[in-house]
Amino acid sequence: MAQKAIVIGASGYTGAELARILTHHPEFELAGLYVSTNSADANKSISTLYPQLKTICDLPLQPLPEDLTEIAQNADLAFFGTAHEVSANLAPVFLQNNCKVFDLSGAYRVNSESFYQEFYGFEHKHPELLKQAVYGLAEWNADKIKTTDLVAVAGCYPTVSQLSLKPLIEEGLLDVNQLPVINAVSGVSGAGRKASLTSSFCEVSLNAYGVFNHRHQPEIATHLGTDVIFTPHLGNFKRGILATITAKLKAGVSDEQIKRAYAKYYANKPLVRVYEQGLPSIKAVEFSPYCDIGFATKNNHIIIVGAEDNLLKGAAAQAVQCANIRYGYNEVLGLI
Ligand SMILES: NC(=O)C1=CN([C@@H]2O[C@H](COP(=O)(O)OP(=O)(O)OC[C@H]3O[C@@H](n4cnc5c(N)ncnc54)[C@H](OP(=O)(O)O)[C@@H]3O)[C@@H](O)[C@H]2O)C=CC1
Ligand SMILES: CC(=O)N[C@@H](CCC(=O)OP(=O)(O)O)C(=O)O
Repeated sequence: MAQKAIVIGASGYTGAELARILTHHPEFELAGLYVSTNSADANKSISTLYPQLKTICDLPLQPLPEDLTEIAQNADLAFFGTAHEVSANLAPVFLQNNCKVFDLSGAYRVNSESFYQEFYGFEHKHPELLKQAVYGLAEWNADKIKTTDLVAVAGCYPTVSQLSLKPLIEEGLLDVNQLPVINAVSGVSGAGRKASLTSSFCEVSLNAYGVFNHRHQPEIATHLGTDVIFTPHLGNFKRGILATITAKLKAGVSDEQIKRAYAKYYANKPLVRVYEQGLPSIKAVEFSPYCDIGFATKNNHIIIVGAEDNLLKGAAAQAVQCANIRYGYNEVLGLI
């Protein structure tokens, strides 16, 4: 029997991607779409907001009631495409009612109470769940994902950054005395659907932001186990992230060793495509669940270029990939 999946925050960009993926998923049945209690979109069909879903998914966006018990009891798994603090407060009632949680926000990604005050600006009300949450970087944490009921899906920039760097760090190929430098450009959908001045059409250009203080720097450094310099940029396109990462190699490391390192970790990982030649672009990954990686070396330095669709491998597709892993399905089920 199909597992009943619901999406909370379904009117948002990642929520709509989840609705689309789950509609086609052969094992998960999309059993409900939810928005906030007083949402301006309450009771509208999702396809009135996203016409590309017309006839594919026309389910209504139901406002959440105050008591979530019944919704939690009737679902096997819930995806949260909600803001960090909203997700932090939603998780307990779902877990208490035996509903598995796949949270796309940052609410459970780092096991440290003070981290949330410092980088997210709110006090975490459920620190006990931080210990229980598993970081949903699917290619690296499958064993732990298989046994948890709370997956904190990795962030968009952290996913492409870590997938690019981790094999080289694990194999000891980098000279970590020189911090890896990650420069990444994101499309505007990374900021979510809600209108804001910085994401409005006439304001968007190409600019760095969050310099030395973006919350994804500590997320990347924590899970990578090494410090990094991370600078995000906002570009004038809708979706996709391109990360250009510069790092120093240990003396004598060859291209062959680097290729072997990537092959060791990703040869059997269908959603990470490592290029034999050339470098990826956003064009190669937009609207797809892949993270593409290419590299070039010179004078003991490596430049790695990683690309993903922020709404898919950086969010909704990786969330479903984690759910597939949790239920023991092929990790790409419903994704490619
Ligand atoms: N956009 C991206 O590229 C990525 C986003 N993420 C994370 O995923 C989460 C969702 O992002 P995104 O889809 O961009 O966000 P959006 O702003 O596009 O959507 C947010 C959704 O949450 C709903 N919502 C707001 N308040 C509540 C509430 N109290 N209870 C239930 N639903 C609520 C909104 O609907 P309404 O206000 O009408 O209720 C809307 O459906 C965020 O935590 C984000 O950080 C992660 C990786 C990538
Ligand atoms: C372009 C843009 O604004 N991007 C967002 C990151 C995307 C996101 O939602 O962050 P998580 O992956 O942590 O959930 C930002 O910089 O805050």
